Amino acid sequence: MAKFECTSEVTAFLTELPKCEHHLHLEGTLEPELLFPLAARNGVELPDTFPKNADELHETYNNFADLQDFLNYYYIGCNVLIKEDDFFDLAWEYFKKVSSQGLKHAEVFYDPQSHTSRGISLKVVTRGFERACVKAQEEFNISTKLIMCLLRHLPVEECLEIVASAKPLIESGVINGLGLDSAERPFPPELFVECYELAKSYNDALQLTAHAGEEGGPDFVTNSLDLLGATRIDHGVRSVEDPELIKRLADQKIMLTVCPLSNVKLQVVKDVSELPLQEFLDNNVPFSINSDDPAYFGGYILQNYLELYSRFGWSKAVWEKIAKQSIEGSWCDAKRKEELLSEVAAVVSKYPNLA
Ligand SMILES: Nc1ncnc2[nH]cnc12
Ligand SMILES: [Zn+2]
Repeated sequence: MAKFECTSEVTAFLTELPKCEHHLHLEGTLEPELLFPLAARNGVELPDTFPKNADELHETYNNFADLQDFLNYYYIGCNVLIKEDDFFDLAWEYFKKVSSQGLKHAEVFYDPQSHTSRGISLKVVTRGFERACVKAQEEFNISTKLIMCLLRHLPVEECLEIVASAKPLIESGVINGLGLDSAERPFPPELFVECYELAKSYNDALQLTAHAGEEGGPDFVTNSLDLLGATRIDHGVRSVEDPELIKRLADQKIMLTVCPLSNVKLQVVKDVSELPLQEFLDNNVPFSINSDDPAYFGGYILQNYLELYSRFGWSKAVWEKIAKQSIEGSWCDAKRKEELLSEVAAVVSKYPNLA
């Protein structure tokens, strides 16, 4: 259903356009080609019904019925990650891939409870991911922030425990943000108020976000803002159902971290063209474009940009606006934002003939 052709000039422009990714689950970058070798390396037995090789697994990933169907595979995938080097290797593979896609700044999620529940320490997981982040800065000049997410399908007491055990990592600024993910609908944001308050009490600079408005309605978005103190929202596409909320997001510059390919693969929309992104642009609701779980959804960040171009055919000026708002909505400091904004200006002026 592509309406607009991604010419070589458009592709070059969108590749070079400086990008910030704010909605990327590191565990969601586990490609089948790494999953099977890690399972073998660590002696992890996969369920009998699990696909037997990378090709079969890719095929399975083409047919998710919904978020829960995907999550069932995602959590099985997590089981092959055991050692600090596994976490490092996983994240490093991601940074290597996106370093050639114009990615400049990444605020990445991870799910500590999907590992600590298997006896792997929070320190091992975090250290592996942190090492990859440091290397991404050194080798690719990609700046990063680490965001730990709470699994909302687990009991709140367990979520409080993982927050408490993360205290030193939050205090020291190794963990920069707190998020909330997993099955959305039966687990509304109000259940997690105490978790967010506790985490924030460890470090006032901790940034807060939450998945909302992917499966859940606009009230999930509103309650994440009002009750959890989130300053941005992951997904949030169903905000469009509430005109007052749309006005609030625009007035308060609350960014939505949208994930086009994910929304198609998890049947939130049938096609990328159904996403309310033009409404967001017209109403000045800031959003960034992200890949969510790219190994599962068939594309990394650039593919998401190209997919949107092919459906919406936005002009260079619109892409400039999107690039700028995704920098403004980032949690990096003012100096880094200035650097990134001037990189955007340089790329925009490099393509004078692009409409
Ligand atoms: N898209 C998504 N929604 C909720 N939880 C997730 N965990 C990993 N990806 C997720
Ligand atoms: Zn997500």
